[in-house]
Amino acid sequence: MPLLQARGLSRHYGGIRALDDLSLDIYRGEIFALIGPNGAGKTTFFDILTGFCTPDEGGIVFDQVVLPRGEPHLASARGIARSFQNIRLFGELTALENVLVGAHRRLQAGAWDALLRMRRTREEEAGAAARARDLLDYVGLAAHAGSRADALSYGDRRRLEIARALAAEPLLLALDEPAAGMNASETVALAALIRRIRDDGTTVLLIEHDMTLVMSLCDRVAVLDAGRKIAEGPPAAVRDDPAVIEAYLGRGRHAR
Ligand SMILES: Nc1ncnc2c1ncn2[C@@H]1O[C@H](COP(=O)(O)OP(=O)(O)OP(=O)(O)O)[C@@H](O)[C@H]1O
Repeated sequence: MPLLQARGLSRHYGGIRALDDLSLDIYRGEIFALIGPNGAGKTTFFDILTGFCTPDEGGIVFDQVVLPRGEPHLASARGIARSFQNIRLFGELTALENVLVGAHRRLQAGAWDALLRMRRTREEEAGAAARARDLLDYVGLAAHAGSRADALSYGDRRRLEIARALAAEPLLLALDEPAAGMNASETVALAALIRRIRDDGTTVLLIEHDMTLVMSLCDRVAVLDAGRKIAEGPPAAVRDDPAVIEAYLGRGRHAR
């Protein structure tokens, strides 16, 4: 059974069909990419998946449970973590603190415990801080634990976003254009990190415009155009699909 089953998702904005009857499956342990020209509906799918947007029709079954619509905290509680196209970090907080914010969902001690500084809370806080340091190390930012997020390089901020998302220990990590703005060597390092995340047991979904990265990294790809899925399969097959070539090039649009 797939980890994620999207069925018949549609979303309109006025006369625009941002998503039009989209169905797709994502299996455990794969790196799945959603690609397509600008305005194809990729971010709308991410927003529906993570509860930031409600579909007009259709729904998503995730880990055998129907996802509640329009409830970001519930999507996160069910095991979906995301990064954003425009990086969303707390710039004035340190890298470590940003990861701790991401770990919030994992902290079990209640408000009273926190207020009374009971032992369990202190133990959880210490555990969370140790885990946050491990995650910074995992994404290659151990040396920057105490640096303010807004002082980090662009590539490092993108890696910090991934560490923060991983802190929630998701079943599915959804990355919205993780390589955007990265140089070639940062992109190579990112690909290695994403592969490692998958190999360590987290399923990865990404929206990506960098076709070299998609072709080298992903197990399966779905292509959207004007809200509809026009192709799905292994990267090489999708790349050679005439409908995909037409969507990217036929109307004067170009893959970045
Ligand atoms: N909040 C909104 N209000 C009005 N129209 C919207 C809104 N969000 C998305 N759209 C429209 O829906 C369509 C799909 O947008 P979406 O952002 O999902 O595409 P995308 O594939 O992620 O594009 P890009 O690659 O440029 O990020 C576009 O035509 C967009 O203008």
